[in-house]
Amino acid sequence: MSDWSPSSWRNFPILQQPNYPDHAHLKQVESQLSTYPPLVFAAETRSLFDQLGDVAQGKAFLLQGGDCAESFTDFNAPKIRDTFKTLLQMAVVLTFSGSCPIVKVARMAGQYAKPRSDDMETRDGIALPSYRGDIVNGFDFTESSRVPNPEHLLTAYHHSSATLNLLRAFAQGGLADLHQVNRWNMDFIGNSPISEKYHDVALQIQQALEFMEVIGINPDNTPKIKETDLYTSHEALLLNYEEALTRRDTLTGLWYDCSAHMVWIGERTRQLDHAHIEFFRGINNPIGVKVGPSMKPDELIQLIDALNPNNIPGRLTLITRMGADKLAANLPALVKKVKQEGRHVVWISDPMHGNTIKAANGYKTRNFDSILSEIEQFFAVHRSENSYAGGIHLEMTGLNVTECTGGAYQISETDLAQCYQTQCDPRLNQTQVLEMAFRICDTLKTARADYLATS
Ligand SMILES: O=C[C@H](O)[C@H](O)COP(=O)(O)O
Ligand SMILES: C=C(OP(=O)(O)O)C(=O)O
Ligand SMILES: [Mn+2]
Repeated sequence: MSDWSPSSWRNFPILQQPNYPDHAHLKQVESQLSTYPPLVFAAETRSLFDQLGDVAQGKAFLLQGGDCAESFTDFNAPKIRDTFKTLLQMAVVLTFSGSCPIVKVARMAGQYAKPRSDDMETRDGIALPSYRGDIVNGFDFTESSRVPNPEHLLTAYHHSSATLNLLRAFAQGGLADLHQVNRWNMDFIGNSPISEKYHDVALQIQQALEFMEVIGINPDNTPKIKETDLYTSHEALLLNYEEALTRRDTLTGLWYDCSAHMVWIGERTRQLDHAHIEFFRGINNPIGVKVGPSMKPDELIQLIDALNPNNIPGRLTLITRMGADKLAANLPALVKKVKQEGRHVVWISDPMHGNTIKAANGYKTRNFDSILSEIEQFFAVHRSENSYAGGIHLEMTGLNVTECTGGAYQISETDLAQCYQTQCDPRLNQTQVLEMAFRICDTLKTARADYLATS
């Protein structure tokens, strides 16, 4: 790779980085981090790459989800467990409706850095640096908390490591047993106002599991039933952190960013001649890029060629985040162009970031129906372009927060105050996100059947 090194991004313009007052301190932390063990192993990253290759070819579906911003204070086992369980519950429903493997990638164990619309936040006439995620500064609105502090990079590393450790234990240690996961879904439907139709889906899954048991397929002879693969991902925004965790794999000699299995570039930092593209082009992880409504077809091809010059399926995931009201005007031309030019990408929908609004009472929120509408339009566009709708990317939690409006419990703007906990963007709560999985069953089933029939 020409002139690339883990630090070559430093020669390019870069946006959305903190202004650290103490540079010597930052340097010392960076060199300390660069001696720490990697968080993930390159071979695991290659397995995810292969599975995303299957998604690119219409053989699997990607489910990516988790907090907008993980937090150091809200850091405990029940929270990690409940989000893990919710992702698995969704995956079972989607596996059944899509009749295909679901590749599960958590926005967890490293999702700590946030790009912001404004550098400063003003309250009651006092202006302080915006909160940029716990890896940078504190959420409290005080001068000392908002100063970017390099020590947070080390704390983020340790929190990521502990989160990943628990996720691995849950994935391999019995909590992922399919029978159990579907039992949670049956309980969920039993206790919720969502329709009978979803009860039928969960019942059919239960019957399929019972059938497998009768013919002798059980967790003892088929470990796949009680284990799962769950990968981690985050927006690799702070390149000094990512550089410090970028290592040369001893088996292949290739460079991997070992802070997570998959990393992505945000909508605000994907400029072709800027630092993030430079850094990402040299790492060998599967990577993502957010694609918003301002993207033009030619620019998208240039971006794809910069990041995936060898056109390898699974290397690049395009995460579209248009907004329900802008998708129809912007997505079709992009999908058409990528198809025409023969580029292999995974297309997934982030239906959250284009649908953020401010409620009348000041809360940043998103409405369940707008989110669902963006997902449905995403599927419809891919179907009409004979392209594969490969997955969804959600900001969600296993907790029952009140941050997004709507859903079966009809959360209103007034209800948002009851349990609004996010430190950045509003997340679908456990009930809303499971309902979303059930609501897209038919869409996914039809989309996959159509795609397989025509490709
Ligand atoms: O998660 C994404 C961004 O960090 C977030 O949407 C920016 O929000 P802001 O407009 O409140 O800065
Ligand atoms: C910052 C985010 O999104 P985007 O880059 O799409 O705005 C995010 O995923 O939290
Ligand atoms: Mn967000």
